[in-house]
Amino acid sequence: MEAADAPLPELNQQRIAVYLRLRPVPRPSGRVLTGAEDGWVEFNVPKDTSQGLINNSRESYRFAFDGLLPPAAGQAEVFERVALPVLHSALDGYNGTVFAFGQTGSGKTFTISGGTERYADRGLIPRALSTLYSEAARRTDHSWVVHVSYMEIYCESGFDLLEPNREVQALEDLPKVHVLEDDDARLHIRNLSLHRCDTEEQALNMLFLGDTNRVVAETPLNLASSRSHCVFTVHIEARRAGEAVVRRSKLNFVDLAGNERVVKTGMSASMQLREAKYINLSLHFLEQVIISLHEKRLHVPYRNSMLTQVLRDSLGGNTRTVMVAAVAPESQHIEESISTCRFAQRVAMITNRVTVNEELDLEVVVKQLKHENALLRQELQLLRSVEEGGNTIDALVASLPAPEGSGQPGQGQAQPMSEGEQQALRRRVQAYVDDQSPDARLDVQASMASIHEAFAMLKSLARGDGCTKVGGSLQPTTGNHAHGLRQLVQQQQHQIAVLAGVLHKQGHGTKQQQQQQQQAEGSLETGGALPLPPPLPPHSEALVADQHKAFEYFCAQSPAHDAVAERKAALRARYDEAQALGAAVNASKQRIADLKATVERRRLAQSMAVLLRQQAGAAVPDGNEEKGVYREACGALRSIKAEVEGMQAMLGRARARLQRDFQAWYAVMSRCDHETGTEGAGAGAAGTRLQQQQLKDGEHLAGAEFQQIGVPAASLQLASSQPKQQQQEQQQEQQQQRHSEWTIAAEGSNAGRGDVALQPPAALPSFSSWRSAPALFTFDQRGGLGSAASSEAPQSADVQPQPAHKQQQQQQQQLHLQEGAAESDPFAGVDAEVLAAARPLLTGNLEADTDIIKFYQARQALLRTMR
Ligand SMILES: Nc1ncnc2c1ncn2[C@@H]1O[C@H](COP(=O)(O)OP(=O)(O)OP(=O)(O)O)[C@@H](O)[C@H]1O
Repeated sequence: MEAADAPLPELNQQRIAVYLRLRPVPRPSGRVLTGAEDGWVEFNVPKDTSQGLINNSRESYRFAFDGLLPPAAGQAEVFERVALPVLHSALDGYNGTVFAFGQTGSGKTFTISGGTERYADRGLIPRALSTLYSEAARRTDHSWVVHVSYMEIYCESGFDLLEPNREVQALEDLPKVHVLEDDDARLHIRNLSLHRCDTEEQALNMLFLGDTNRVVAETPLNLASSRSHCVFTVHIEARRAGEAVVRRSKLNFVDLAGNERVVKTGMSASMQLREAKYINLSLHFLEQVIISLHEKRLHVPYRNSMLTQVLRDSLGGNTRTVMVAAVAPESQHIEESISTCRFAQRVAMITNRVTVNEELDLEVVVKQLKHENALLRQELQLLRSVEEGGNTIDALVASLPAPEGSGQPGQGQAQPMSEGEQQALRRRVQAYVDDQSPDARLDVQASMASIHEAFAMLKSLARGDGCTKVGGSLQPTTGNHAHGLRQLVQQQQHQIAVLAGVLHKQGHGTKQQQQQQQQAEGSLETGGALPLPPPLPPHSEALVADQHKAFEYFCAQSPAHDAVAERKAALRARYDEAQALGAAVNASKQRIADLKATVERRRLAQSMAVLLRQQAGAAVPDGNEEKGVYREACGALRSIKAEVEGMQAMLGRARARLQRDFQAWYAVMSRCDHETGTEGAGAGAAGTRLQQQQLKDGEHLAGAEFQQIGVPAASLQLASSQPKQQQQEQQQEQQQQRHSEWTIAAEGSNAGRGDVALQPPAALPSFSSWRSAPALFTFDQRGGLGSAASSEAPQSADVQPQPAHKQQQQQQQQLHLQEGAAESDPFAGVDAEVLAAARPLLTGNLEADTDIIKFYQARQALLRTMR
């Protein structure tokens, strides 16, 4: 069994337990042998032949430990074997120290604080904190207070690492800590802050803060982790409930400096010397202390260094101490490893006297004594009263002095408790019940009345009576029935008033209910309209003791109860009514939902039937008006289409005939001209020549165009005989004229676009001419064909038509000037869909084309409606 796990020996003498931890290294030396189970390590060092073949140097060094932690040992195992027993002792009131000693880089910091890369690498401190708080939570018979402190010792100066309010950039930024010794040789660490941590999280935050400050303060001149010592201390205070004894223990985790790398760092020679001196000195003094303790010398040189002062209790004092000797089992470190093990062997010889740190908390003792004194005084007062007034409780009650501060006379008749006294007592009882402390006392002030009252209150609480705790505070009980019941009735009345108000708002309130409401409101407002509570019957103690019975009695006696019953009945009736109405509404809602579903189903069925009939080729019965209109329109379209086609055929025939006639005429004329010669041509021949010449001048009118236009030759003559400029002017004039021809006939002063009807000119232009006309055809609001005024078109209703003869003249001219002038589309305003459908049928006859457009617009409107 390991020394650390052994029960505390007699007189609590305990040897410092020493563990060897081997750090995992890439190339472990074969010269380092270990016996993990037995806890030994052996270093085999070959003789140095340079000093001669014959020398007495040892080749093998073997050391025994309380336990050996091999490279494979995880942090959890190290904690359980090394620190957990010490922590349990600390919780029991014993001081504890775990310190790591070893060469630089051997794993001291890793053991004490842990690695930073993985959660599993948490070291002894965070694991100890975690266990501490969980253990404290488990040991509920004690109350626990935990403080932490964290200090660093560097070059014989102490620094407080837990400085939350300062920005730390160098070690000097941290508060300096001093170690002092009082006359009783007790150590005091001055200026070291203690931080209360009620949770594990708070404690870990402190550890993190200290570690951060330690790293931040680290400079090339101060590689803190290597050349400074750090002490993290957990101060534990445990107090058993109701006891004045307090146990205070300290648990130290010490990460000592290494001393090997001083010469290897890039610091100045003077600094190296100073550091090496301090570190070596402090470690040297540590060793001196250990040797002194080992040899049981009378004087132990603790005062030689700050480190040994701080560790005084841990080394030979009242502390359960464990040391972890850390070594890196590599060939190049064998010498230092042997040195570490030698140091550990000496430490292992030190015996500490460990006692539990229990002390009386004087503050608590004084408090307890004062309380005891008060109780005794009360008891005395009570006994005196009994002696003076007789032996019966009635006499006692009659003779008891009034409670302090009540202002009542101390002797004479028994006084009932006033409202103020009852409230004061209620508060005390409430505080007593709420106080979690086992030391809590209820002071009833030696009055029988208050004792009775307090007991009644407690009883009610214990029974869980609803009326005793309202809104989290204690309410009056048996000693104050009237008050409690009055409040109860008031509450009910208030509820009734609110409900009656709701019903009234809904228009269902009857006159009687309104009166009731008014009464209730009135009584609430006045707060005193209720009848007084009935008097108590003789021998009322039993009644008073049982609150339920008391309430029944009160109800039976009180007229207020009848009023409550009546209102309850009225309310019940309204509730029933409301319930019935609610049910009716729900039923109606359900019926509507059913009907909707039925209608939906039928519509679906109808749609399906129509679809099926359509698929089967059957005639779909047409029941609605729109469909009729559509059919009619379709018929009309068909007939119009036929008519248009007929007209187009006629037109074609007429054109062909015209062309044929023209050619015949032209041939005759040409022949005549040729046969008769120039002299004898006369006026007719000259005219013909002139015409031909003019035709040549006109150029743009070829024979084929005549066919297309289908106009008489006379007209052609007229058109082509005009000079170009004149033609253009004429075209412009005609265009303007057309605007006025398609005038707007206002149907009233308020005529809007939807009320405008298009009036065609007296004589229709050709198809190409009205293609170029600016008047646009649109579908007006009534579904008729309207005129959408273009930018050029007159928009006011006062535009008057041209005189008829002028119109006619211009129309005739217009007929012959169309093709070259007409470029814009007169259908630009007509719906594209309508135009696309109608365009193949357009004839050039405005009347016919207007009808066609109208039809297609009507058809489109109809289709839209049907969609
Ligand atoms: N048991 C271990 N397992 C894994 N890594 C370890 C172990 N021991 C030490 N190390 C690693 O070795 C390196 C040096 O360890 P550490 O800093 O603890 O040494 P140290 O003895 O505290 O050195 P110093 O005296 O310079 O502070 C660290 O990176 C650490 O993570």
